Amino acid sequence: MKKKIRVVAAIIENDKQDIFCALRSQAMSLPNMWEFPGGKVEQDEDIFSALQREIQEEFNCLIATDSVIFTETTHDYDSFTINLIAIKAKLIDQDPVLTEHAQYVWLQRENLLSLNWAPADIPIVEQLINEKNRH
Ligand SMILES: Nc1nc2c([nH]c(=O)n2[C@H]2C[C@H](O)[C@@H](COP(=O)(O)OP(=O)(O)OP(=O)(O)O)O2)c(=O)[nH]1
Repeated sequence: MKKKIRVVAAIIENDKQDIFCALRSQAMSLPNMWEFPGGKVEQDEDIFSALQREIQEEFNCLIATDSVIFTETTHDYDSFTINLIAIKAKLIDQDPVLTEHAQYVWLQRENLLSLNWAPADIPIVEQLINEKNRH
């Protein structure tokens, strides 16, 4: 059976309703693909603490997370299956600093599909775009 991993990802939105998108570097798995930053949930760790820890490690900044899951998807890659849990968040104070990723951009929802997203993220991107259309 394929390995199953549980990953949390932050949908960070600023005051202009731009969404934070991060580009995985050459050195990372799924290189040169865009993602909502985050990482694997460790054993005995809750998803919200895992997300705060990952953003601190990857961008040197603190986030405040929603207390509910925005959406959750499962995707089959060739070598593993991912359970991807997306949670909305806001930056607290500091600007993000790149420590692992190649780049980041803030994009309006309608421009999100211009990026080359990790395949598991596509349903999340679509849900974000549809969410905006409802208002
Ligand atoms: N963080 C994140 N990972 C994603 C997303 N979409 C997606 O397919 N992935 C994949 C890429 C990786 O294979 C895996 C997450 O692993 P990672 O390498 O970022 O997490 P980590 O920091 O805990 O990993 P590691 O240090 O143990 O290698 O999930 C996403 O939106 N955010």
